[in-house]
Amino acid sequence: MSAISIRNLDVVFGDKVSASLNLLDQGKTRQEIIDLGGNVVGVHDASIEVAEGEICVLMGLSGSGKSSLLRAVNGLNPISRGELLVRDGEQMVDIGSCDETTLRHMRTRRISMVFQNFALMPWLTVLDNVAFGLEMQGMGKQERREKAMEKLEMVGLHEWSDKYAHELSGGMQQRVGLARAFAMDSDILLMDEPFSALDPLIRSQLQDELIELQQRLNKTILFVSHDLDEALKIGTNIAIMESAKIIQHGRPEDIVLNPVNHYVEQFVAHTNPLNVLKGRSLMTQTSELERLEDMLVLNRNDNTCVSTNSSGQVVSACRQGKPLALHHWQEGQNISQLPEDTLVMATPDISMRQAIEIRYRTGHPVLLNEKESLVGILSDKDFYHALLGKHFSSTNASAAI
Ligand SMILES: Nc1ncnc2c1ncn2[C@@H]1O[C@H](COP(=O)(O)OP(=O)(O)OP(=O)(O)O)[C@@H](O)[C@H]1O
Repeated sequence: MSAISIRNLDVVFGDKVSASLNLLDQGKTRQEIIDLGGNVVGVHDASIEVAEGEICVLMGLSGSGKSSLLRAVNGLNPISRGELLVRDGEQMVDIGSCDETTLRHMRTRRISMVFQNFALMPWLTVLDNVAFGLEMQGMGKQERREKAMEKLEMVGLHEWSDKYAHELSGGMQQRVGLARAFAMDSDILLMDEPFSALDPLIRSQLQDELIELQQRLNKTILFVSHDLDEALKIGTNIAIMESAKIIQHGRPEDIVLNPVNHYVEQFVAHTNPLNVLKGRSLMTQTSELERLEDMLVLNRNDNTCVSTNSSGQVVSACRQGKPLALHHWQEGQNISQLPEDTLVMATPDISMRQAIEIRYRTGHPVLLNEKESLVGILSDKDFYHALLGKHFSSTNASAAI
């Protein structure tokens, strides 16, 4: 079920909206519209569904329209054309046409926002900052202080409740921002580059905490970032924006494997996709393996082979004619405790990072089994392709190595 449903949305800033929309319809670019005396187009023809409980990351270069789209969701930006619906219980509220009272209700009860610059009020204590939104909801003092304390505990800052913002580090202030947003109990969180002012280690910790909190509380989160690594880490889906348009929307692995154009490819080329890519997408399929008599060759250099039965199940393995042990690995099993010099079998959904760790530990390719039959292997060639970003073009992948 969608929490946010956006169809053909245009956001135009200024007083010449219909003239600017006409120019857009004539195919003029943003810059041409400005040159012709029109307004700035923040978002053009955006359509996206954000499901309940997902983290959708809006990604793109500076000025691509991410914040313009995000801020339209709680009515901070004009909806010049198109439809923007936000769930309120069983119904969807049309943010563009609802009355002031409904919009206020949506902002205080349904949608919370977390900003990049923390936006804490310096004259209030940490506790009162978290409780502030609850006061706006009309909650009594005792109740809101208890609730604020509970959320501060959730982000590990309950001992700092009496301090003021300037006494906290940037990472702590952003935790307060998160506690404040979660205290509102709204179903939807809008987060505008909330971690980009933080140093990398704190940023990574807060990303982990956000994922954990989201899993626990099942919020719908629309998150703006200009960092694809961050988007790949936290996003259920990623929408990539370029010049006010959403040019690609999909799962992290889809974006990494099939960038739609050079702009997206450039982002992908500068990320570390190992956590996102799955073995299945990069494996050498069983049918592509060389056969030697009735065995499949895994590594020609040291003559490592496996034999399978009629249903494709691996039954034995050998290297240079000597038997090699087989081991089933499952998610959660400690890779550093795997026996060395063993052929490990895993599921095709294994992440490339884990597969590389197994290869490093055992010294052998990783076998991928589905329903007990061998569907492919991950060997050094596949790992190099992942590391070098050769995976998004099968043509250059085979040419490269
Ligand atoms: N309130 C506004 N009034 C006029 N123009 C605006 C307004 N807000 C955004 N814009 C313009 O809309 C375009 C898109 O800006 P937006 O802030 O959405 O981009 P962004 O992708 O979020 O960029 P950044 O990563 O730098 O925050 C820019 O040209 C910007 O100047």
